[in-house]
Amino acid sequence: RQVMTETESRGSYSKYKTLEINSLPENEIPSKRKFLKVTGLKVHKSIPDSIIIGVSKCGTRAMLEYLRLHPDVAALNAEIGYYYNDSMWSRGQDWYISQMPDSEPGQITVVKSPDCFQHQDCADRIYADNKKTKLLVLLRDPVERLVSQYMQLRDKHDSFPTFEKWIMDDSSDQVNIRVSSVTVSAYAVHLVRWLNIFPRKQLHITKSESLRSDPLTEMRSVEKFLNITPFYSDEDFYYNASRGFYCVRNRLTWKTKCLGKSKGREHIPVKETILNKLYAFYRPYNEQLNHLMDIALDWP
Ligand SMILES: Nc1ncnc2c1ncn2[C@@H]1O[C@H](COP(=O)(O)OS(=O)(=O)O)[C@@H](OP(=O)(O)O)[C@H]1O
Repeated sequence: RQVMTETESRGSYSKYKTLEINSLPENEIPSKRKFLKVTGLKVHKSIPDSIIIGVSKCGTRAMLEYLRLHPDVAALNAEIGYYYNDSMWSRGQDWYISQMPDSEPGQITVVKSPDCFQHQDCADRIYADNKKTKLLVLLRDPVERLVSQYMQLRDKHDSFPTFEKWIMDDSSDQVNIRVSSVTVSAYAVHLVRWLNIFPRKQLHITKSESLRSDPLTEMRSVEKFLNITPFYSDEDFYYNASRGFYCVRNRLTWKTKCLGKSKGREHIPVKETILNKLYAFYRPYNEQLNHLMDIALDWP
């Protein structure tokens, strides 16, 4: 298998000559670290150039995995709540930078911190650290997102209430806005805060549904926004029918990877009356979102 040539992939591996991976024993497939050693490129750590700020349960892990394929990206796998967790924030910027992955000259540093989206302090703090930060935002049908969050919470906590009990206010029979997960899906409320601090051109919106159905188109749009080398091709993604998602294939090692079982949980069926109430609740926020971001979102 000839998997990579200089012209196919500019960026971090650009000094690589064509590799005949089949001719190498498995343990000789070059890791990035070995590659750096060989080429003598200097690595460094830096404050993120781009942050996936949310929204949780909207495909943020999938986007990070897709970004990790890109040779111009150094992506942090772990999620660090530095910008919204006060005790982490108090450790200071040097500590945060020390947590970042090594990046080579020409690479950008990308992290994912999906709970930032709804936290008051995040936008201010990110701006204070790096006012040029490019913000990646994924948005999903608000009700689907809420159900996804419910499935996760129910998995984590014993005797979690039923969905209906969780999101409905018993006394008023209205959607319970005291449940924070309910308000997270009112995206416009939070985006207004981000737009008070960051210029619109520093925010890139991806519809989760589109990332799921057509990762190539969406990731090409993301690489353009990040101003990195055009890289993605249909070789990088393949549809895994049993998972029901696109998984990734590394062009250098030819290894494939799908996300773990905690992504793509089966959703519980929700009663139509409850669904109608939820969609009615989110509709004004969705309309506000369309105006605010000048994008067409076709949720019910
Ligand atoms: N390629 C691929 N593989 C697996 N899952 C995918 C993919 N693309 C999008 N998704 C959707 O991502 C949803 C989880 O979102 P997040 O990764 O943002 O969740 S988290 O906030 O980090 O917990 C997860 O939501 P649920 O299906 O509700 O579990 C998936 O629908």
